[in-house]
Amino acid sequence: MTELKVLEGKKLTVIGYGSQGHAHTLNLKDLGMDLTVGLREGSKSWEEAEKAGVKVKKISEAVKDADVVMFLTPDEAQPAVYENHVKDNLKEGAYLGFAHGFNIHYKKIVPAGKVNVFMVAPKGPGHMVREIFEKGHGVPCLTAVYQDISGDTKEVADAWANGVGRKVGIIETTFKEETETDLFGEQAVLCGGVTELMQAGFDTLVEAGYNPEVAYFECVHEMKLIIDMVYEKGFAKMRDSISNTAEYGDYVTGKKIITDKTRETMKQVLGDIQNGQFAKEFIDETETGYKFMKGERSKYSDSKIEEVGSKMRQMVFKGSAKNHM
Ligand SMILES: NC(=O)C1=CN([C@@H]2O[C@H](COP(=O)(O)OP(=O)(O)OC[C@H]3O[C@@H](n4cnc5c(N)ncnc54)[C@H](OP(=O)(O)O)[C@@H]3O)[C@@H](O)[C@H]2O)C=CC1
Ligand SMILES: CC[C@](O)(C(C)=O)C(=O)O
Ligand SMILES: [Mg+2]
Ligand SMILES: [Mg+2]
Repeated sequence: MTELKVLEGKKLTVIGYGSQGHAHTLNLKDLGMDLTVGLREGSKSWEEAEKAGVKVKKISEAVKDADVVMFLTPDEAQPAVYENHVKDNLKEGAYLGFAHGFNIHYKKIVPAGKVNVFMVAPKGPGHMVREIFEKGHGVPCLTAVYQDISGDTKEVADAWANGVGRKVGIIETTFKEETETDLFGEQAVLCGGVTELMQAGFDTLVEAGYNPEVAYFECVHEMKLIIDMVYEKGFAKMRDSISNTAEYGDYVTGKKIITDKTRETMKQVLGDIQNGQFAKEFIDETETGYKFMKGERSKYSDSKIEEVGSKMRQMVFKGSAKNHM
């Protein structure tokens, strides 16, 4: 893969071996790159990385002498990790990479002037970035350059993206655009929007007295099959495959569910992302020890929809439920 040449002979470090960290590391390793992972000593991910045959060092040691450092700890952990282990160990002219622009865009990390700063943001969850790569395909990536003192930071970002995403496609963006669109997408559509939609559909059917297993298949399980068609062929082909009855109901009812009020709310959500209010609220939440998030997690893990889903997955996957994590 000629596009990877710019990384050859460079010392590559990935900080973190979680969802994105394991995917970037293993995909590039499979392509022959020499990587070191920087982690906290004695952690679970240290053990996992070593088991996968990856070189592991303490973060400060892994950053020292590295030419390219990809920063893949959770966003909220990055400022302290940068301050305590990264900043003073980055060599002059090193390339510091991110998979999301949060800390640079909201100025929670102000990188030293002596380093290059870039982003490679795969447009997919880390476990899928790895699984799709292993099947010989790739996930597209957004790339951006924030600081370019060496004059070739774009080439480094493109090479990293081509490796992690197997050259399926790169779109150039900015830290601002990636940060704001990524936060909006995950909150309003991909995660928050979709799960609330499925939950509301499930609850409506169950409250009306229908069998929860039927409700689950209708409002959750079949979502993947419909979305797979949109993913592979677009809205029109999906609508071509469903019945005319479904297509008519789609046009008529979709707009009753996603109303002008919903679109207005989407604009407000985007506004709070743009003006930094969401970032502030998220950081405040992490400082409480994730009080609200822990409550939500336990509420959902004890919910009817998850209980029924677990049973349905046992049936569909014959006791060997798919588990990416
Ligand atoms: N998750 C995803 O699919 C996507 C994530 N991103 C971005 O990628 C970045 C990484 O996110 P993600 O992969 O979800 O992160 P994870 O939560 O999966 O990262 C976990 C890894 O970070 C380490 N880590 C956690 N806290 C600390 C700390 N305080 N000090 C040192 N190491 C720590 C963990 O080590 P330990 O075992 O020691 O806890 C573990 O190796 C973020 O910027 C995110 O926005 C972008 C696209 C998609
Ligand atoms: C959709 C959530 C995401 O933005 C992602 C997997 O792309 C994330 O932050 O995890
Ligand atoms: Mg994303
Ligand atoms: Mg995101």
